[in-house]
Amino acid sequence: MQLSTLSLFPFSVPKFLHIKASREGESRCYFTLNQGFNRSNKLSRYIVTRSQLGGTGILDATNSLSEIKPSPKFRGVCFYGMTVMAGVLPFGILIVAHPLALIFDPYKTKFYNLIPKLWATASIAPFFDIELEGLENLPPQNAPAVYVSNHQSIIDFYPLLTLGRSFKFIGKNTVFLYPGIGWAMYILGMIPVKRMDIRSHLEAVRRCMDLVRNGASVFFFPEGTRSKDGKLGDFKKGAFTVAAKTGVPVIPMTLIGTGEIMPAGMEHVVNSGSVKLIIHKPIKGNDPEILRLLARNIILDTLSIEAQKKKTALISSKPSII
Ligand SMILES: CCCCCCCCCCCCCCCC(=O)OC[C@@H](O)COP(=O)(O)O
Repeated sequence: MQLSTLSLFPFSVPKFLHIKASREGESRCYFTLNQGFNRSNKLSRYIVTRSQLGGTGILDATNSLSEIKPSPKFRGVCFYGMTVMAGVLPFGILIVAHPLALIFDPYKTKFYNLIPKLWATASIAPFFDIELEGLENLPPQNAPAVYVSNHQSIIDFYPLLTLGRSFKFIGKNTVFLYPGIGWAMYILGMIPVKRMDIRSHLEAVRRCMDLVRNGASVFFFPEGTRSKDGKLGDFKKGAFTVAAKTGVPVIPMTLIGTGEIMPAGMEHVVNSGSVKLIIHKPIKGNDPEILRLLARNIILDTLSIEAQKKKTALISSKPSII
């Protein structure tokens, strides 16, 4: 028997290592998740020959090396590498274009609207898919609106940026200090808010109203922080005050899946999975409290419907004995 292909597995253990490799009917080397490696001769613990595996007649035995799944931590490192690399050129363009945007389009900054979209798309494309639902509910590109969504992960803004809308995010003031991304947020005219500082909150609402009245759109995560357990938190009223006082619509959005890909507190991992972004019908009104409750209920209902769908899909995908 030839040792045709040697495999080294520094990250995760592929399924085909769970089987026995044998020669002339003799047990040589096998691995199980529960028992670890068992050796009965000199074969190295990290070496398995594919020619040996191919002849075992077990379904998994012919799995190709392409099925090796990198670990979430490794995917995390690749994700950050990708987003930094993809950001170099867009960041340069932003810096060059900034003075022109300030002169010709200081509020909407539509001038470099495409840049965040391209950057976000390139950053996430190798790692997860996005399913968009309700695109028809998006108001026209140049119609000002207040966008709100649930918040589960620091990667939430990537799917949102792929919509190619020039909304200004309202962000924690410390986020603006992050190299690259924070500076880009500052250049793009996004709005910092200092936690537990009522003056900063009022100033942010004032700035948002100014932007909206000048034709720009703003984006709030009205929970104000990421959900740690996937449950939707209470909504703060700032976003809805802006909409009620300026008369622009609120566009609620539900983000599903980001919390599983990069959970809050686990920013070093990128799990596999997919993201769904649902854009709901605009809601309008002059009572911020009603808008707040309505938007939260829409998102809450959607989260529970989607969770139920996922559960049903999981149950029906399980093999059953007839
Ligand atoms: C490099 C060129 C790229 C140009 C595009 C840059 C656009 C970046 C948009 C980023 C938007 C970020 C919005 C942040 C909102 C925010 O600040 O949410 C707070 C949470 O997360 C953290 O709160 P917590 O869960 O309490 O830690």
